[in-house]
Amino acid sequence: MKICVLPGDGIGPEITAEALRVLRALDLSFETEEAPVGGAGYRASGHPLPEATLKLAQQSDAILFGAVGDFSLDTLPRELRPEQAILGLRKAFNLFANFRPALVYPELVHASTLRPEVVAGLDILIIRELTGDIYFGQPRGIRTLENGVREGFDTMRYSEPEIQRVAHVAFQAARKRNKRLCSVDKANVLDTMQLWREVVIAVGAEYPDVELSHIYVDNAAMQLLKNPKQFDVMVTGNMFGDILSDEASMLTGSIGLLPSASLNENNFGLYEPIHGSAPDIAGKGVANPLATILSAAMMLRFSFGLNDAALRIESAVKKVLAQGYRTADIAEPGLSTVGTREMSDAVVAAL
Ligand SMILES: NC(=O)c1ccc[n+]([C@@H]2O[C@H](COP(=O)([O-])OP(=O)(O)OC[C@H]3O[C@@H](n4cnc5c(N)ncnc54)[C@H](O)[C@@H]3O)[C@@H](O)[C@H]2O)c1
Ligand SMILES: CC(C)[C@H](C(=O)O)[C@@H](O)C(=O)O
Ligand SMILES: [Mg+2]
Repeated sequence: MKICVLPGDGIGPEITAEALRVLRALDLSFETEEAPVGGAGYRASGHPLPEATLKLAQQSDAILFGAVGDFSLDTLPRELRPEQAILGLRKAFNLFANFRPALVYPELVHASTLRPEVVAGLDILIIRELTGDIYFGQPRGIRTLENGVREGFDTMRYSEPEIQRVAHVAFQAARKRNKRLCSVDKANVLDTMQLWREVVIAVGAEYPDVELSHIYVDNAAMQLLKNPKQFDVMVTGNMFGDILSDEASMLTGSIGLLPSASLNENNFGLYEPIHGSAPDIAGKGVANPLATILSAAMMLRFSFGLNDAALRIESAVKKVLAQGYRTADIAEPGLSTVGTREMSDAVVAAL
């Protein structure tokens, strides 16, 4: 097993180092190699996704990714900004299926901003399409019109096969869970989303055992706060999935808890927390490492078929939460907190 480790920027290096420590505590045999990406890639070799980094990823069996983003590089042209690294990797490996599970741990019910009875026992899975939509649609740009007015424009687009393949992934995931799938779109306004709904319904004919429902994204955002337990598996496009998964993270208590897996048709995967480089807390040793540790567990499960090892990590995380370890983002007011390192130490000890 060769794991390509891409720490990135901000808290990225802090949290990937801890996830690696947890992986090493499992006594598995794997090889890791690290490379710069994002702002670190730009500083090292003038590009957010340096050629050598991409090559290393191509020669590996899976990618463990921290986060990219560096506000001091925001004035660079888009192609050179740190975020292009993660977008470039998703595109280069065709990682169209993004799994973003959101679980409410019993011990963290009170860390949620919602009432305990609204979130207790919540277990939802957002499947976000990751290589299409307004993120990649052409044409795009900033242009000056004849009257001298500048305008920015992006194109939302999805082809039928792109919708079909993510719909299949979502129906299959729903089949393994509670056989309920909710497709989130904006079919009332956008042609792209009208096609989305039509195609999801057509694919659904192959999964008569899965109950399919549809919801507009604005209502979905509201329902996630009103009654999130009505959902089980949700499938949606790239942009809506980005926003709804950040929202869903707060049902669980913190964005520092949510892992993700981004997979292609051959089950090659990139694993990363859903959060970003968190420049406001970078270098302070206070970031919650659990999202990255849980992403490593997803890597063991999806890329290496090591379900037992993945479960061991997930149980260790549950145990440390039950033992009362809290980073600042999930702490209740007035109670003591631990830093990034101590939280990971506790996970390693629990293992
Ligand atoms: N996949 C990625 O690499 C990725 C994802 C999202 C954002 N970004 C980038 O990250 C940079 C910062 O973006 P942002 O501030 O909008 O979002 P962010 O997710 O980095 O941070 C949002 C808030 O959540 C907090 N937070 C995030 N992760 C945390 C953790 N593990 N523990 C505790 N608190 C945590 C941060 O301190 C901040 O207050 C930007 O450059 C953005 O483009 C990258
Ligand atoms: C950094 C950015 C490109 C990325 C996205 O929008 O997909 C991030 O927000 C995420 O959720 O992984
Ligand atoms: Mg996001």
